[in-house]
Amino acid sequence: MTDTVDDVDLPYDEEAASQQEKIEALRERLDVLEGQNEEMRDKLLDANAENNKYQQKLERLTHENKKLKQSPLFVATVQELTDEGVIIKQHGNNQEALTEVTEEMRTDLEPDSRVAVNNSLSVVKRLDKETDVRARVMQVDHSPDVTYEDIGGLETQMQEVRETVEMPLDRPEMFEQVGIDPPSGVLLHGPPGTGKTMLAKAVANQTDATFIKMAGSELVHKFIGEGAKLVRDLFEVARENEPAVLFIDEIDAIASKRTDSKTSGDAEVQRTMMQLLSEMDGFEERGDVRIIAATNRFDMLDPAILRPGRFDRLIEVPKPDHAGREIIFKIHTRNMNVADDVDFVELADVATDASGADIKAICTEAGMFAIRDDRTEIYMDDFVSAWEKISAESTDESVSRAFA
Ligand SMILES: Nc1ncnc2c1ncn2[C@@H]1O[C@H](COP(=O)(O)OP(=O)(O)OP(=O)(O)O)[C@@H](O)[C@H]1O
Repeated sequence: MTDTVDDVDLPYDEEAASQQEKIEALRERLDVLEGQNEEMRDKLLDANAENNKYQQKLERLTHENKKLKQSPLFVATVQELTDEGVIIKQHGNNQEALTEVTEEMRTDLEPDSRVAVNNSLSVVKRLDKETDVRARVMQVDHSPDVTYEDIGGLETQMQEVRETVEMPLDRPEMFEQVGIDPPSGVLLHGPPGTGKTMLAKAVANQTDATFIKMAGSELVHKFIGEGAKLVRDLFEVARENEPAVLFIDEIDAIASKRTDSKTSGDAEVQRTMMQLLSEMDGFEERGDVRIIAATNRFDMLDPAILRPGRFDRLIEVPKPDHAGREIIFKIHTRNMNVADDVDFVELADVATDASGADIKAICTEAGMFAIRDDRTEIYMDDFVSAWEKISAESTDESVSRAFA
């Protein structure tokens, strides 16, 4: 390009060629150059056209990309980063898929990352660590207000829970001196509304521990694909809040006997349970975290969960007996304006099959009867009517459940 006239290789012999020959030669050279110029111009035009085409394609793709990011995206969790691509599992339908991601995006991903994927399952972006999922399944109570005095008719159960949960938190040296490991987990089992949650809350209160509750059913049914991760998160939250009482309600939802079905939902539950077992087996590192689980379906539990070192204290929390019912009536009427004719022994006689939760409901309902009657004092009749109403409602419920 920097050629000057001096450098140009002339198409004739400077000494020998006549003027005419020089002109001829130059004309020929000019023709060639013009031809080449023409050719170059054509190429330039082609390149320009090509450039325009790519420019348009770029604009279209940018637009599509923008649209893809705007249209609803699906949430998935990264399972594995492989040479062939990234394996993701979609939330909701629980299906796994192999998808490709850009190098740039790949460096940002790791197993368990939550990502947003588009219709064709391409990863569009990584989502922030989701603290609200934790919040939705976990209830963290730094100072639960239930005390042992609020619980009626469960003296032996209370004693056992205190020994297994309270002692290791309060006096760990006792176990060291005696030379035994403290029991790791306590499993409370019994019908609904008998005070299992109350026991766990009261022990957390007594030991100034944080009470962390999670329901097994929510884990596997609400957040499909996240169960195992949530179990890990749960133990992490417990460790962050030591001393803590970790209460896993409805543990049967994640730890029931395996059925033969091999559905993906089943595999998901299985994975969640495996994670729970492995967290429990890592007991040494759990420090000041005690685990209490509860179930209404003891018969359904997978024996793996009951192996020594896991839930090795099984405590039955039954419906209250006569004396228990009487105490529970007294507890729930402590702050009520009860008339002198109210006889708790007789109430305990009447409400034969009531659970603690039923008794609480009877007391509230009795108060409502008084209010409806424009009274501030609650009579024996109010309690009896309340029991009739509540037992009829629960019969209706069980009838409709049986026909559902
Ligand atoms: N033994 C009890 N003494 C006093 N109140 C009780 C007792 N059992 C249950 N209650 C009342 O019933 C309510 C529900 O009890 P709780 O949540 O502890 O039952 P649960 O056994 O955990 O039930 P579920 O299995 O349905 O989770 C309590 O808040 C309390 O008012």
